[in-house]
Amino acid sequence: MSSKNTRRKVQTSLSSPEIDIWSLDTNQMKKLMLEMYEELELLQILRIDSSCISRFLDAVEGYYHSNPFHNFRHSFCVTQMMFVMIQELTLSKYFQPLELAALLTACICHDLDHPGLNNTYQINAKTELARRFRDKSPLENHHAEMASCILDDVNLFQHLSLSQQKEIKEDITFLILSTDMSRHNDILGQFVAIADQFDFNNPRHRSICKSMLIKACDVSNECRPVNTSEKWVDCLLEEYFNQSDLEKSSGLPYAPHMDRDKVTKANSQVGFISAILIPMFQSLTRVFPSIETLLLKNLREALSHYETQDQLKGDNTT
Ligand SMILES: Nc1nc2c(ncn2[C@@H]2O[C@H](COP(=O)(O)O)[C@@H](O)[C@H]2O)c(=O)[nH]1
Ligand SMILES: [Zn+2]
Repeated sequence: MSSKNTRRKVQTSLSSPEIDIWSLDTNQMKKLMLEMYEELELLQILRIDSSCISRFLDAVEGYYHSNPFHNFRHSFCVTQMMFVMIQELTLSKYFQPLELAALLTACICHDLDHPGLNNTYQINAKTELARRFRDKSPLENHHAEMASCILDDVNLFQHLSLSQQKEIKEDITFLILSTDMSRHNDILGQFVAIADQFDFNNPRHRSICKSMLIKACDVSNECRPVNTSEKWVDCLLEEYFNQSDLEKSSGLPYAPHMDRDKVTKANSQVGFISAILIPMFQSLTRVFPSIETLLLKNLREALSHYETQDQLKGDNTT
């Protein structure tokens, strides 16, 4: 296929969960991130110049480590899924351009400078990050702080009024902090409590909804076709196993779901999809019914794929 055709194919799939995210190199991912802001007319509306946003994307990319999972491609996937949601759920009908820009920018920045070792490690190993943030979401606080520094450095929102700059920066910090999975039950519970009488005119409802949206995008790999998502599980388990190996050799506690002697791809995904993903995406369908066909369909297929694998494994060992 000619490069022109490939490009057209990528463009048409930018708002689809079916996009082939593994075929993209770093420069293509940055270009597509820029296109998302352009498509939503955010550069024009918020008067962001393209050289400024390119400097922002270069800086962000430079701060992502080459971890197996928490790397720049993960940032791209989370951001692209947010773009899918914005387009397919017509979120611009409900949210202001400033809020859409905060959602996209928070996704891009949400795991900045991630060291590949999670909050539990940071706290148990008494790292500098854990000390600095007194064991409260050390990683997410750090990602948010990094985002704020980069945004100030490149002055991305320089043409907004001071109060708008304050508002968008606070929104980005709030959204990044929402991605701490230790807050999952709390945030999901708040959303479930309001879902059936959801009111877009209520600022609290809007905030909870935005937290849910970024959380959903952050863990949305299994909403993509299985042949795309399966590779992410290998990446995640590689990062988990590296961490638990380090914890074992350092005499620190380690979680069973990260232990190479206990975890398989299938049992990890059956648990995560059924306990976390399906309830979360199902709750979102109460406000956005089209999530059922857009994302839940792939999730259910992934669940049945991993249940079959898990079953076969069980049969082979008995
Ligand atoms: N077992 C699985 N765990 C997953 C998967 N996708 C995400 N996750 C976990 O959630 C957090 C998300 O937060 P992040 O901001 O750190 O990216 C991640 O660290 C994993 O622990 C999955 O498909 N399976
Ligand atoms: Zn993430």
